[in-house]
Amino acid sequence: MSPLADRRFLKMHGAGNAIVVLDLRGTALRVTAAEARAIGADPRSRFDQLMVVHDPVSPGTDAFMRIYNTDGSESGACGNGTRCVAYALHDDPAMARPAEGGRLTLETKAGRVAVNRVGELSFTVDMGQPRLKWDEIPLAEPFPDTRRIELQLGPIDDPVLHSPAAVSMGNPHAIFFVERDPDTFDLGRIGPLLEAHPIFPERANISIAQVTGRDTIKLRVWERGAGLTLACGTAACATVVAAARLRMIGRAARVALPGGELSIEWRADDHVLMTGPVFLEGEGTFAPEIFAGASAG
Ligand SMILES: N[C@H](CCC[C@H](N)C(=O)O)C(=O)O
Repeated sequence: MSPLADRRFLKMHGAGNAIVVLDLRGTALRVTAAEARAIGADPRSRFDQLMVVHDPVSPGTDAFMRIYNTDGSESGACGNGTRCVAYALHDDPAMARPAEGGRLTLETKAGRVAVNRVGELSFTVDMGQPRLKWDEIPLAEPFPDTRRIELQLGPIDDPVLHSPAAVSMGNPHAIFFVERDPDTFDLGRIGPLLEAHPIFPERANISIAQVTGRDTIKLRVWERGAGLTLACGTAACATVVAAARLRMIGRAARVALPGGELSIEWRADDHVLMTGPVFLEGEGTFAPEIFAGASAG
């Protein structure tokens, strides 16, 4: 029997990105990949990402977060999920920590992010600095210029997609900029081919982006380990950084995703700020039987 049986969770979303929040502070428990997959497979706790809140590891931080995709893989960053955790640590009766002002500092395996509340259901996350070198993304071979790497899909003389930008926000992203509406691409078919391409040793989140104005972008994302999602915060951040590096926009943009809009700014100090909504759908407890085939952590 999994020690997660009967534990409480929050069902939330950030701009449509399905998030489950689980509080394991005060325990030594660690969610296994199989337990994460089991939680995501149950309709009551279906998620794109499972955000597990642990006791802080480093001084000056409020909590440590482990982030799981639907397939059980772990990520170093999740922008939408981070906003949902911040909401829970502010407002959830069982999770809220003593009020110590609005700023929260959360840590993941990729580093620290700071979160400020800007509205009852809106938060700004300082996602930290983008990683732009080929071996930081990471990519499988050296590319001195990651603004456009040699990767294409489709016939050599008429590729469907080509020359993506590569950026890490603590997780790997490839962004294909296109002239026409991103909805006209079959990302459900293209995504898995590119996610697992050997150029990405840790796989990658795959984005198709259309710059629609000096500070507006339309974005569609196939997420590593989760597939097509209604929004991806780190992809929105990576796309604004990539577009700015290519001089397609300034340093800030409103990013339109199927589930909603995120405001991104790549600040002059190299930090990327993401502002967006959160929504609490409800709460529940994990039914013991969902873990029947999962090994415990
Ligand atoms: N699938 C991503 C993690 C979640 C990213 C996304 N949901 C976000 O809001 O940043 C990865 O494995 O890198």
